[in-house]
Amino acid sequence: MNILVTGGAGYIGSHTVKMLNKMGKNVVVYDNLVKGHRAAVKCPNFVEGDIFDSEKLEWTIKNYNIDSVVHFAAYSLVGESMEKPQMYYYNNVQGTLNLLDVMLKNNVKKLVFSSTAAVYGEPERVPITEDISKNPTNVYGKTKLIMENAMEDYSRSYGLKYIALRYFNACGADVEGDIGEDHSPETHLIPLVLQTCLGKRESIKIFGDDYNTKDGTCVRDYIHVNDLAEAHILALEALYEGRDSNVYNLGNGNGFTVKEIIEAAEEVTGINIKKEIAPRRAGDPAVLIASSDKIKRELNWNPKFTDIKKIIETAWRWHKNHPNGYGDK
Ligand SMILES: NC(=O)c1ccc[n+]([C@@H]2O[C@H](COP(=O)([O-])OP(=O)(O)OC[C@H]3O[C@@H](n4cnc5c(N)ncnc54)[C@H](O)[C@@H]3O)[C@@H](O)[C@H]2O)c1
Ligand SMILES: O=c1ccn([C@@H]2O[C@H](COP(=O)(O)OP(=O)(O)O[C@H]3O[C@H](CO)[C@@H](O)[C@H](O)[C@H]3O)[C@@H](O)[C@H]2O)c(=O)[nH]1
Repeated sequence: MNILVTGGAGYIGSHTVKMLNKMGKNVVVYDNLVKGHRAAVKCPNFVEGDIFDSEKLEWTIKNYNIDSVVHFAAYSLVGESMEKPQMYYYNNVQGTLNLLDVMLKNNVKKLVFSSTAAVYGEPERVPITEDISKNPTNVYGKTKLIMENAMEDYSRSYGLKYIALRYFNACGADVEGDIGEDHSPETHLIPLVLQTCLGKRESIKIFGDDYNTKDGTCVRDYIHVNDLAEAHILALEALYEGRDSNVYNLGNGNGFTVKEIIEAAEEVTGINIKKEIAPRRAGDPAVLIASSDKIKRELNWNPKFTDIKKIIETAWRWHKNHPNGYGDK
């Protein structure tokens, strides 16, 4: 396996790269560092490049004899995607189409793709299985669904073999403590809550408490980043075994409200967190909970972090020891 990881300097990418490298796989990270961090790359091979730079991509594929790609590089913020749709369609759709062009030109036909729970929109039922209808409520989810559809067509016409992994809410940090979540600006709930515990923020805003949920706040399914990393490795192995293209959800199957996450963080840290009720954030579905039975059954995926407090503990360790993240942004 010679694996190109786009976006491998980012949050989920860096955890996957670290795990692949530990397993002795040949990995090359390709990232423009717009959001990612050089210090997060825990493998010897790094190319600073953009997925729009066809020449550099082609050089990387040839130079490292690449035969598969794990494609994390994208923009991924629900709220931002509603304000800046152009930026999202450009990077996530046009950028990925460019990557696919270069891959096909160089006969690289195995791809693991970062998709998202956001493709479902307001789900017709929970837990969400892969087959329910997809009606994304935000631009970000639409860009990922467009690419899933394109890959399906490319698979049929050009022999592309892909596995799209629809992650629910990624969280936590590697237990060794050397990599973790560092987005700038940070917009994700758990790191914001923990930054509030560290005194880096006054309070945590709860976006809407009038949803039709048990306490009025949005419900999400939080999945540890290393459990996601393991799923990428299983997906790669499946592609190398010659399995067909497929799509899988990745979540824990448990839903937590925003208020429950804040309470869990208070218990883990022992710190009282100041909360404010704020308006709803555009594009947010009320409830997203995964059924991950399909990937458990077909690829033997078995998430290890099933307790939300244990997950938050791993994130807390990272944030306490790295209050300024990687310190490069
Ligand atoms: N974080 C989540 O909860 C979550 C959930 C579902 C899906 N996803 C998807 O997983 C992937 C990774 O998410 P993340 O949270 O690690 O994000 P991230 O922003 O930390 O990582 C993305 C990486 O891609 C790089 N990148 C972006 N555009 C690029 C370009 N044009 N060329 C080269 N590199 C580029 C960035 O510099 C960054 O290092 C994304 O595709 C995202 O849509 C994330
Ligand atoms: O300051 C904050 C930040 C978030 N939230 C809420 O907390 C929940 C989780 O929000 P966030 O951590 O921003 O994640 P999501 O918007 O759910 O999106 C994440 O999870 C999706 C899958 O479910 C992925 O596709 C996205 O890439 C990833 O950013 C949502 O209900 C938010 O409205 C707050 O109330 N206050």
